[in-house]
Amino acid sequence: MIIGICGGSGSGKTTLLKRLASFYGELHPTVFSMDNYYLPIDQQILDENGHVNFDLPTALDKERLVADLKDLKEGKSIEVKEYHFNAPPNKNVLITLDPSPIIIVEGLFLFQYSEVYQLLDFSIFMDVDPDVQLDRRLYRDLETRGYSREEIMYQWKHHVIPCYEKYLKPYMHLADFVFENDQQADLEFERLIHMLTPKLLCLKE
Ligand SMILES: Nc1ncnc2c1ncn2[C@@H]1O[C@H](COP(=O)(O)OP(=O)(O)OP(=O)(O)O)[C@@H](O)[C@H]1O
Ligand SMILES: O=C(CO)[C@H](O)[C@H](O)COP(=O)(O)O
Repeated sequence: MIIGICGGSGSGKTTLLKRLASFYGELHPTVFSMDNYYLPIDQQILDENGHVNFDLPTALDKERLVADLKDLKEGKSIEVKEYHFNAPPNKNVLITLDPSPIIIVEGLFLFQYSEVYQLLDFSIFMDVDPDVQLDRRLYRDLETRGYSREEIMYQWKHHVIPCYEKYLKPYMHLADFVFENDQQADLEFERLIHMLTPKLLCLKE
């Protein structure tokens, strides 16, 4: 069974993925991020001011992602290069992911890539106030990516928000579960578990 977690930058996709993986730890879920499929920087599209736009569906190797998901679903192991922002390609570690009854994947375009969406057995969309998302992104990029506030705001205004409006929001209605990731996150998690667990128990039988 493939569970896909989609949502804007800083909406809490990775946090939910880890929480689900831990909750269903007994089933040893296979977990991974769509970010591992970012194409090399020299293949990225530049905007009108010469800045790379990482928020376009063309920024990732969609075909490879589809092929890998199909392989996992068929019970085959896959090899992926773990993505670390700004790390030179040769520094990205190659990891082997083994199949399991539950595969959990998170990423921006899981719904927009129709071939990926069709492979999902259960789909989740993280919904959060954009101001909260921006706060989280500011914190992440100032602390761990070394961007200036101006650079972060430029990306937010010119790439992140327009691409969210075009490539994510229109697909939100496709979700089996919309996760309101605000102060009520614990209650939402309980609601989600309530819906998911019966489906997962079928896999154990
Ligand atoms: N319900 C929540 N309440 C408070 N903070 C949260 C909540 N969910 C996630 N966060 C925090 O928000 C930040 C972004 O979350 P997370 O990394 O899961 O998002 P993401 O959608 O995977 O985006 P990114 O890829 O930018 O990390 C993290 O610092 C995380 O701890
Ligand atoms: O920063 C990026 C890639 O590294 C992109 O701008 C994208 O918005 C990131 O999305 P997420 O925060 O969900 O990884």
